[in-house]
Amino acid sequence: MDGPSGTGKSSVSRKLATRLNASYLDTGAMYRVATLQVLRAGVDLDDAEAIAAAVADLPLTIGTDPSGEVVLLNGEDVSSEIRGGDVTKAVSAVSAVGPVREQLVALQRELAASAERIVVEGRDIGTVVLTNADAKIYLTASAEARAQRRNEQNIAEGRGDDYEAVLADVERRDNLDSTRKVSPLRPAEDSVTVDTSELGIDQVIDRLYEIVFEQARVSP
Ligand SMILES: Nc1ncnc2c1ncn2[C@@H]1O[C@H](COP(=O)(O)OP(=O)(O)OP(=O)(O)O)[C@@H](O)[C@H]1O
Ligand SMILES: Nc1ccn([C@@H]2O[C@H](COP(=O)(O)O)[C@@H](O)[C@H]2O)c(=O)n1
Repeated sequence: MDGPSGTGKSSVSRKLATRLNASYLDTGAMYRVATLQVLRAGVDLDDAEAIAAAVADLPLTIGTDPSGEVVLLNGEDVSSEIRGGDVTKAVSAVSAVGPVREQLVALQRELAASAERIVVEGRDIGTVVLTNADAKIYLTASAEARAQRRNEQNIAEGRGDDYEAVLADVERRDNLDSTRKVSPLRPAEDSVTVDTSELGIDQVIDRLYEIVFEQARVSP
């Protein structure tokens, strides 16, 4: 499953995986951990070589159980820190660096290959990482709907209320992720696009469940 930020990929992938009795992989979390490592190393975000060097042999552990998030950097639980503003601002610069992507894509393929069934979400899963996936979905929604959802989430989690700033960040990240040279965000040619702007989470999951079985031609 691919799509821009805030379309609901993480929320619905996790629940879809549970319904499918499948594993779940959040590849965005992996790029966020790489970014935290870069920020902690104090590297200049315009220096692609230094970013690649800081991320080489990243000591990352990521879980694939949809019922709980495990994200460790060198054994430290960073699941909360990677969602913070500093990482979110910097992540598109780090994820645009080729060697960073090569390392993380290799790990994503390993994790997918070791699972019997898995829902993997990100930006380039259908186009690059798992081109032979049984089912490919491109989840989208208007920038306004996505910013509204993310702002509500921020309020609920005590991160403040600033719709305009959230909208600007959503649009900035969309632009960087879809215009980068390496593996830009775009729908795979053989994906089904689902616009979630007017759908509730449960409606989205029902629709995705149907699509998975239509595309994969397997039974539940
Ligand atoms: N269909 C929906 N209707 C209303 N709210 C939704 C819907 N889908 C997701 N949300 C809410 O929107 C917010 C963003 O969802 P989520 O984190 O799953 O998006 P995402 O695509 O994984 O974003 P990112 O790529 O930035 O991690 C969450 O608070 C989630 O509960
Ligand atoms: N397959 C992917 C997944 C993510 N990215 C980059 O990581 C950023 C954070 O992703 P979230 O899903 O956690 O918001 C995202 O903005 C991309 O820059 C990626 O490049 N490829």
